[in-house]
Amino acid sequence: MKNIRNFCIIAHIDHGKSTLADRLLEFTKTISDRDMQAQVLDDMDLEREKGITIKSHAIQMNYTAKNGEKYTFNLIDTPGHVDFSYEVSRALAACEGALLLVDAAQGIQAQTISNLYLALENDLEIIPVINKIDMPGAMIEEVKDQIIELIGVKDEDILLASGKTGIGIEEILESIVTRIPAPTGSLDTPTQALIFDSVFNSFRGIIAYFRVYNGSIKKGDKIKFVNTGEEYEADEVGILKLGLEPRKEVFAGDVGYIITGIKSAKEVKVGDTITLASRPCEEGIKGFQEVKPMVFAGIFPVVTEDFEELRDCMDKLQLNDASLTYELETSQALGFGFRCGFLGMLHMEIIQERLEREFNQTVITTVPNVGFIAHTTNEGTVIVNNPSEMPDPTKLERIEEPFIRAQIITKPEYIGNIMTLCLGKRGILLNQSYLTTTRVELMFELPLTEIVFDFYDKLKSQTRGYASFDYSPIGFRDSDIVKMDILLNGDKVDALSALIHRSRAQDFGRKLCEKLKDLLPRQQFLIAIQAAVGAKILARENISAMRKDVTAKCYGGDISRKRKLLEKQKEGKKRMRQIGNVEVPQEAFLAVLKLDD
Ligand SMILES: Nc1nc2c(ncn2[C@@H]2O[C@H](COP(=O)(O)OP(=O)(O)OP(=O)(O)O)[C@@H](O)[C@H]2O)c(=O)[nH]1
Repeated sequence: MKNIRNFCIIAHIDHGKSTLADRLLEFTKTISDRDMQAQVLDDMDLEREKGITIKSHAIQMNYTAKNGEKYTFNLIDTPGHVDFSYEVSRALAACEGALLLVDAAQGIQAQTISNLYLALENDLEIIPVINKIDMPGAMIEEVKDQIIELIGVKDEDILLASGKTGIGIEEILESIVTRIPAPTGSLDTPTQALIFDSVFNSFRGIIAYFRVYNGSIKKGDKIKFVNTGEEYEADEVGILKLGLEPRKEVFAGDVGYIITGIKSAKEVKVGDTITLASRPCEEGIKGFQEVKPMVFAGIFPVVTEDFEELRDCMDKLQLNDASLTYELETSQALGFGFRCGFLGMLHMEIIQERLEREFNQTVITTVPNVGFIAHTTNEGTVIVNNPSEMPDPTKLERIEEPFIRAQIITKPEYIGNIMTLCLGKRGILLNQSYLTTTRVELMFELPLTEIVFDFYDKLKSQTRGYASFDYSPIGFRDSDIVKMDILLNGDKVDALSALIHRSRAQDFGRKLCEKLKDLLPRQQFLIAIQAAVGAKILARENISAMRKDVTAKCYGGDISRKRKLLEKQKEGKKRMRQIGNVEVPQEAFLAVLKLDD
């Protein structure tokens, strides 16, 4: 155990984590040049395209240090986005140390700090590394000052590196040996292994990744999950190299995997503890949480007949993504579909894309909302994850909405814009502090629902991209939330309803009607778009009637152009839904996300 080092790399998004990880793998010859594929650790297509690490993975390296001893390193990769911060925290709990990577040109950003806090909570030894020092814009001294101020390390403890050119890689490996402690734990104590991630394999079922704290797990052992209480047999255990490497037994200090024949990700909870059924540990490793969805939206097939197929795909998708929840939803406008719960907006986007790419589904996603808690006079407490579940206002005692603590790091010149943005979103400023003369940290309390709608885009445009943002939930508070309905020619379109704070309803309704006016195609009759809370109409727009003939512009001449146009129109139809007699395109369902100020 004394020659094992378990560590992870924490960084703000795009600060070069995957590139640096590749260099470490290359240097330790964990992968041959021939196998060297850019960013081995990001093995999902989507991850590569979106350029972000979604799921954490682990890989073992062997390193012979300058002191002549051989070491086993387990590098645990962590996701970089706030939606997945619980997974980050569990991955960190499996380590003794962390490389804190900071981009030399960008300096410390919001996730640098939030990940650092998570690492400190888990008592990790932090090795600060300034990365990308090859960049022309590298501000090494300034970033050093930021780091010293943030964690109180000495100048000489900060390493300089470039994942691109390979500078500093050996020094990092040596520091892992000398600065990160070896795992503690004992072989004689009852087995405790922390599950920090799981993946779904269509042949083998769920593969759970764990870190053994005490005891050991052998192939064939009867194991037990402490928090769910379920028992299974260990069909296979092993360690993680470039692929899975089976072993007869894995021991305290090791990072490994287990296959038990479980077919659904739901049964294996990240954060749970594995022990032996024959000699169970007294309690699980602390920090276990049930992950709760934060954002809800409906997903409907574009063609109603495709519902059963969509159900099949949702089932399959959930097998490998336990954080996705869904239940049946019926909408008057869209028919049968699913009310889905996501960890955040990015997670929602990922699920929608996976449905389309991996499962070949064309779906309509409806207005996302957060979950509210309603206290009623007749039904007690009701969870409202869907505008249709909003109790009748006459039965509503009070309603609570979720709040977050937001941390924004920016340049001083953008403080004004950010204040205007956050206060306009019902935010409360908690604190403002200068990290350095050119970098300021703002803390706000904000309603989560205001973040769901277009907050990131606004923040980006208000700061020209010079702001980083992170948040954590802080619980529910009383609030005046109302349901706003959209009517098309007098008919309520349930799939366009939104839950919103009363003070914002008027303005929101007006903008939404304007936006819908742009998005709905003209038809051969007048379309009235109205926004209403209860019986009260807040806004109205009209789309005047038009005879629609897309080929009219072609002057009867060019036939191929005409065909192209018709085909284009057909394409456009793909994501349209007929509601009453009005055609509504997909963009209209998500119009609330793109309202201008
Ligand atoms: N010049 C320079 N560019 C680098 C270096 N390391 C990474 N990059 C570039 O920075 C970008 C982000 O690098 P990644 O390694 O994907 O960043 P990451 O931190 O893994 O990103 P996430 O997984 O999304 O958190 C890529 O375009 C890299 O080519 C470096 O040392 N020098």
